[in-house]
Amino acid sequence: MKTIFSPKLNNSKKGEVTQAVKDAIDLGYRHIDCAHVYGNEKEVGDAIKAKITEGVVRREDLFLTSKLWNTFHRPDLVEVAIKETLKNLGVDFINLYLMHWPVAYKEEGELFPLNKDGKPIFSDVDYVDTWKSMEELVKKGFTKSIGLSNFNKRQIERVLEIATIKPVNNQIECHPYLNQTRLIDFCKSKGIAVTAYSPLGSPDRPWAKPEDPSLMQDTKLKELALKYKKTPAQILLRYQIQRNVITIPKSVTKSRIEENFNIFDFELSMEDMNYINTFDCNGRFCPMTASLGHPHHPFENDEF
Ligand SMILES: NC(=O)C1=CN([C@@H]2O[C@H](COP(=O)(O)OP(=O)(O)OC[C@H]3O[C@@H](n4cnc5c(N)ncnc54)[C@H](OP(=O)(O)O)[C@@H]3O)[C@@H](O)[C@H]2O)C=CC1
Ligand SMILES: O=C1CO[C@H](CO)[C@@H](O)[C@@H]1O
Repeated sequence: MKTIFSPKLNNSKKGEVTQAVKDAIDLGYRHIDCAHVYGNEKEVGDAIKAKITEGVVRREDLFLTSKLWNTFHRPDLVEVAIKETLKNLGVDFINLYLMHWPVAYKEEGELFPLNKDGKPIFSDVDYVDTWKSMEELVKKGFTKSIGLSNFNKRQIERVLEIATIKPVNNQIECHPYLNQTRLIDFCKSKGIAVTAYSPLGSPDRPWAKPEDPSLMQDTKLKELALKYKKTPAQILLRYQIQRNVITIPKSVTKSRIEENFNIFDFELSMEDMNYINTFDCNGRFCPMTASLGHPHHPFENDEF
């Protein structure tokens, strides 16, 4: 499952994201996962504003997450970054702010500063220094809590060593091909909740190759879907919920947004949960290959 780095992240059409967030809120979703780098926080904010104005939800009903991008790791840029996110989302505070990756890129300018070989230009800011600055955001009320994303065990330990405000969450790629059992167990032992991203295997990732395996087309998974009279997507999401892992499926299709919410009326047996755990093949759909060589690359030198 080889991959390439692609700055083309927001592949939704104009207006699609606003509509999807409106549909999701109408259907009962309350947790919205955002990031500055997705380039659509304004569109998400428009949907939130509309639904609050309509009286469908209040701000306090929503759990808004966003993420500090790699070009804003320098301590003096952290507050600049969250203020931009708050402005785009149209809110005074968010509930959770994550450091998107442990790797820092050259500050300011392009979100993907590239050298002449098309490789990201790294910065030597250490994520522990960034973390100290993120703690200030909690003290100033810009975010209720702070956390990590794409951090490995050793990197989490380094943050815990210096933290006065502990990370509450680590958002990581997680699905049956990469079930992350060891990292989840470690996070749980430290009181850190885990969020599973790309829970459906991220079929619309811009760097997908035709020869890559498709998680939702997996024969064993499809058999389970038939057995439970559910869809493969619903089995994948239910799997995470039952192991106490938060999950954030992406869809801009109303019928799928609804389908992905309808997972609270059935239960996978313990035997089937264990069976799904056997699908693991260290299959990473989001390996950040182009940042290989960065001293803080999370997947290059550590097993988990
Ligand atoms: N912290 C990080 O570094 C990362 C975080 N994330 C977060 O995780 C979220 C989800 O991950 P993502 O990589 O998008 O991948 P997902 O695994 O959520 O897959 C999304 C894809 O699955 C399709 N899909 C959704 N529901 C269904 C369904 N019921 N049946 C069939 N197809 C379906 C969507 O299509 P369509 O939209 O056309 O309906 C889209 O193509 C992201 O939106 C982002 O918030 C993702 C990657 C990295
Ligand atoms: O959330 C994300 C979506 O994909 C990007 C490309 O690798 C990632 O950088 C990012 O973590």
